[in-house]
Amino acid sequence: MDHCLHNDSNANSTWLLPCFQLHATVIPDLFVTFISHSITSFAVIANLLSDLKILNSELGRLALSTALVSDMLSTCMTSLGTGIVRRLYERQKIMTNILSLFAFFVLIPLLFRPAMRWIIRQTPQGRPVKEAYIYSIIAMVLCMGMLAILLDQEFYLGAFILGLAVPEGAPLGTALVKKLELFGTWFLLPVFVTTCMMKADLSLECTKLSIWIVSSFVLGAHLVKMIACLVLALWCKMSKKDSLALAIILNCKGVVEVCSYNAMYDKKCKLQIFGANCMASNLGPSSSILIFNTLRSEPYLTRKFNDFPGKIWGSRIFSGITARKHFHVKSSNGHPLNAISSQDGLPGSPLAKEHIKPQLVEESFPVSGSECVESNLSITVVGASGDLAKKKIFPALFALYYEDCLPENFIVFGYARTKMTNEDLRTMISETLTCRIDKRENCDDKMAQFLSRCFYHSGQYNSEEDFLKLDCKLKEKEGEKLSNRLYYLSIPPNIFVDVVRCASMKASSEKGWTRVIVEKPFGRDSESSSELTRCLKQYLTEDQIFRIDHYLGKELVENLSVLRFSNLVFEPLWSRNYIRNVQIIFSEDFGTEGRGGYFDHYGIIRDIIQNHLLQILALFAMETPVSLDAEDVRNEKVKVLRSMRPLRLEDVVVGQYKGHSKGGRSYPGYTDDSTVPSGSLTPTFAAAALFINNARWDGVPFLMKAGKALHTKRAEIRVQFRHVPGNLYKRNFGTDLDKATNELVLRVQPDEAIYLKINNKVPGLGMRLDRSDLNLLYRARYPKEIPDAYERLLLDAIEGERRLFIRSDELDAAWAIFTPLLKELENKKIAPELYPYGSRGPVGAHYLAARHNVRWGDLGSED
Ligand SMILES: NC(=O)C1=CN([C@@H]2O[C@H](COP(=O)(O)OP(=O)(O)OC[C@H]3O[C@@H](n4cnc5c(N)ncnc54)[C@H](OP(=O)(O)O)[C@@H]3O)[C@@H](O)[C@H]2O)C=CC1
Ligand SMILES: O=C1O[C@H](COP(=O)(O)O)[C@@H](O)[C@H](O)[C@H]1O
Repeated sequence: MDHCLHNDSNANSTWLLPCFQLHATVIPDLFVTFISHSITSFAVIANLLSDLKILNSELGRLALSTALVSDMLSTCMTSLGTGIVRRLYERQKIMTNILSLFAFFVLIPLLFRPAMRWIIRQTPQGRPVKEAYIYSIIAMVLCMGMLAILLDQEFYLGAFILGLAVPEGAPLGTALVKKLELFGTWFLLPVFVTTCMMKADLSLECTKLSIWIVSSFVLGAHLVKMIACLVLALWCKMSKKDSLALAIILNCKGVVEVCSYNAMYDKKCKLQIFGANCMASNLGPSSSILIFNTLRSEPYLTRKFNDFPGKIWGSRIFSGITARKHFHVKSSNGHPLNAISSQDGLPGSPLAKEHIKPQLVEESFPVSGSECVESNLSITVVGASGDLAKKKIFPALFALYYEDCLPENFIVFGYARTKMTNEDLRTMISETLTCRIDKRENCDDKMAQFLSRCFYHSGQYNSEEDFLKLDCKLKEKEGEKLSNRLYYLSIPPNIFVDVVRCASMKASSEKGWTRVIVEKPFGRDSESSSELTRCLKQYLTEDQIFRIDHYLGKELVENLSVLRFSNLVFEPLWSRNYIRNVQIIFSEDFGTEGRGGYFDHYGIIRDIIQNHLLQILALFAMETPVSLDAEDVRNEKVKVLRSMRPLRLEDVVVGQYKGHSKGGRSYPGYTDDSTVPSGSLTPTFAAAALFINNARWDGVPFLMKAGKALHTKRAEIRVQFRHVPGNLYKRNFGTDLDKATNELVLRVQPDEAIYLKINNKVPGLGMRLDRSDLNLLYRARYPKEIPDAYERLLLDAIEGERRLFIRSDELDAAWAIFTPLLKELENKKIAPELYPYGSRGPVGAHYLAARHNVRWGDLGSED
């Protein structure tokens, strides 16, 4: 029997194509193959883009929207088309078909989207969505499947559209994905694919002839689609390479397609070429991933295709990834562990030599704005004349530019009241720009190129008119391109809301995103912080607000989680069972010089402890997050903060530095600063003992110490472990057992290092013990300069990665710990203990530690 014949076919109906031994009933199947391979599947494209990690690139977004529109149209057309062509339906049935399509495409989003939003509103921020809601939605997905079958539509149609109605991200989208992913992807999908392939009787398609015919129909369909995509993209003035990339992506078929073939096979069509279709579908994404990843990672091809696929995503994604390989700093994807390659960036590594061709600077904007999907990034530094902008923000932006981490089309605007020209701004910031020590080449050119993209606009912070003028200037530079706008509020907090109001009303992006980085302090206490959040949220959504704490961008603070969660030797020790106390220490060897006015209003607790040190504590003590996604990490941080008991007066020591003369030089006291009111009681030093009331940390003191005008500049985390029970070598340590306990130190700055103090035997006869450091000194291990915290955070904000920014509920929890104490200190007018400028701080800090059986680790002679 000819295997290519239908098993159940009537032998009389056998119709042989001239010369081809192919059964006539296969012909409609071939058309079905042709049509189904011409259709673009949204789900497949979405998964493919996500695997390629370009979902959020311009190209990714374009491909995704194209796939969505195409998928919807083709679903309608094939549904109606098959009905009409096959004359299976009477007129009434065609009407039912049209109405059911309308119901699916219009009514589901109209009804369910608001319902989903309602569920989100019912969910307190940072809390998970109630299980009852999740299960109701899952039940609804199943109902939709049944409804679709009843209405004679594809069974997945309702569920697919319901999926589109779910608002993306946390809390609902993420929760649903989590619930469904395990069951769907790891159980149902493999079972489904296996059963499908078991149904496929490849022997029916086994003749050479049938294989050739099926393959040419499949290839033909893809060729037509490829040409159509290319022509349309080129017509839209996309570059050739971008058009090609888009066409390859849109041509992918995947496992989801197998659903349709399976449905056709089961229902009516008895597709004889079912197996061939299934296989052709699965080959698409794998080969695309292969092509793209080869192009991205192969050094030769990287040079050859260094702008592949060109301007659309070249700067944002492609060079970003390459830059990531250079010094693996971009943890913005939330998966830094994936990026680890211990040798990346070390001398001799091929990646260290790999460079993306520097982008040429376009002095004049707009750049012949013809590329219809090209986007622009406009960064406006509000408070550009200030200290932080000069010292940190502009240099960080330049460093990102220098490392090719900024999109090709970016501009930087400075905004402040001070009257300045573009040239004045450029002169001002050029004084603080530096090139990386390990990468000096083209430094001057790069600076000149960067400066040519910097502009200035002078205006009042509360003037909508001035922001409207800024908007005009921005538009003039941005041209026709889609523009994303990032505002950095480097200004005193009392004008945050004015600026946000004016910027959001008059100068936010019309088509792209608008994000605002807000500098600390976020209020002075719980009430003012909530009020600030409330006011900001009148103009911005939480997703647009990026509350920055630059300590979260520091290399060692980022490494804290890596150290803990990816080393078996540490995680099991990370609890009250082995850790005796944790110390988080910050000291500066200078006073409030120049910032006394600001500082006096806040004091050291609000300036350093409530934010920088507490953030480190939260990262240190949190439970293992579900994933490295921003919401998962921030959820865990909030839990720790909410488990902490509010600080009491007896848990705190406050100090203030006083004038001091040393070596013929005199150092001013805090109140000698002309911007500080005389007799001020504002603490410039504070030490505190904090406790976390949960199972992991019950009873473990977390000691914090922060001070200005101390003997040294340092920030570190010290973890002191318990004594070894029944230590065999006890007598070799003398009476001071504390000296024999292990201590893990993460030196955040300066001279980043992680070292573990251990006990070892001094070599030689006899048994003398010594203490040594197992030392990871960054400067010795990694010759590359470590990027500044502001670089990482700015890049994250540009990429929309929120993991290192503070969510509003985190902020509330943080203020709840400190507000009662701060009020008590102020109400009772507690006088700070004076300590000399350049000393180790007030002795009260030692008594505080001693009360909790702790000795400050930074004062040991070994350090
Ligand atoms: N400097 C630092 O090291 C750090 C600063 N921060 C925070 O960053 C923000 C900016 O810091 P920094 O640059 O030091 O601040 P500045 O005091 O230098 O202020 C920045 C700019 O804001 C404008 N400005 C200052 N005071 C007022 C006022 N009362 N009313 C209106 N405008 C004013 C000035 O510009 P113009 O007069 O031209 O309009 C000034 O150049 C602050 O919120 C600060 O707390 C956070 C961490 C570290
Ligand atoms: O936020 C602040 O931080 C700086 C210290 O930052 P660092 O990165 O230099 O350690 C501090 O001087 C300032 O008072 C405070 O507002």
